[in-house]
Amino acid sequence: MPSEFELIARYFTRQPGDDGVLLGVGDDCTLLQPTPGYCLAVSVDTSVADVHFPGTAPAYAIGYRALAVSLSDLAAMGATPRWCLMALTLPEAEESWLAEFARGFHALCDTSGVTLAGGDITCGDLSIGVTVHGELPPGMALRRSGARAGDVLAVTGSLGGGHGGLRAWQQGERDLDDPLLAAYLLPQPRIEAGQALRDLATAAIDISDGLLADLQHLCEASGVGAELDREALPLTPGLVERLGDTDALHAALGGGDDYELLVSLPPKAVKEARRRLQTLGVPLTVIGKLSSESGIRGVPDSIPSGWLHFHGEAP
Ligand SMILES: Nc1ncnc2c1ncn2[C@@H]1O[C@H](COP(=O)(O)OP(=O)(O)OP(=O)(O)O)[C@@H](O)[C@H]1O
Ligand SMILES: Cc1ncc(C[n+]2csc(CCOP(=O)(O)O)c2C)c(N)n1
Ligand SMILES: [Mg+2]
Repeated sequence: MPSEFELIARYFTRQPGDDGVLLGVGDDCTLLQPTPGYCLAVSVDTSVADVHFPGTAPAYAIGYRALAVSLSDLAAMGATPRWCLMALTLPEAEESWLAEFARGFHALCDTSGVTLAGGDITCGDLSIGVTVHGELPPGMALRRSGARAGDVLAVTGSLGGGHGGLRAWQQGERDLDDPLLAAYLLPQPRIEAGQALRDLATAAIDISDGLLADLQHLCEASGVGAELDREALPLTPGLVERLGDTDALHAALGGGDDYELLVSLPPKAVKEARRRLQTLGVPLTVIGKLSSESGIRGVPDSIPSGWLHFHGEAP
């Protein structure tokens, strides 16, 4: 049985690069060199087996997803990802599982320009905490609090696929080529989209808890209300066929697990925002508008608003 130090050396240590890591894996702390004059954006997310992902999911997807959900928070602020730390708790040191887990994690590190600069390994029930560090020019962060009455609401990508994929998994689907299962287990954090919208959007949030729940956070932070256009919601292709009309709408509004960005934009900025995201291959759909009247209108009251830990709420 390999020791934790052997595991770190084998799976979580990579060649030093020109990445601002002054001291990486191997000492009590990691030393990082941020770009002079830039602001650091830092966030942590924990992924727990059978809470956030099925414990028996492919190890590649578990590694990939654990980083993706943290990067989604950097995307929501418009930050450029630089570094991450991983706190890994494992029931056993099974090498074939770890090799696949590390392959998934490093694959997303490579495509998102992130260096794994340190972490922690312990033995226990499977969970992965990933801290990410990104950079922003001062004053450029996209916050939840900047939305104004009169702004339009827009969302990247499509809605409901994450929850549709969870349901598909529960019904026995195991093929990661299934678009719904991929949306759930291999979500694509909207990093470039967040950066592209930095000087256009007035506010942004990622909608991991569900569109309604996270819209509520944005509205409360900005002191506005929202009118949603239910017909405009971009449901993930195949969702209605899998879940039926009612559950598909519930999945899109309250299912969660969609790592898309919800943004507010002045109406005159929509065209340019669409153009920029189109060059990235990311659709941007206007789904409503903001007003000074508090509350969220345009959707049935009966819809569960989103995931709550300690309640386990889902449609
Ligand atoms: N244990 C904690 N100690 C201090 N601050 C916390 C703690 N847990 C959460 N927060 C803060 O509360 C706010 C909301 O946290 P939450 O984890 O819901 O973030 P989120 O971005 O809304 O969700 P997600 O990470 O799923 O995107 C964040 O600013 C976070 O930093
Ligand atoms: C196996 C399994 N069961 C249920 C869910 C649904 N779920 C769990 S946590 C969460 C919100 C985001 O979490 P957090 O707020 O901690 O970032 C959602 C929608 C899932 N993903 N996997
Ligand atoms: Mg978030």
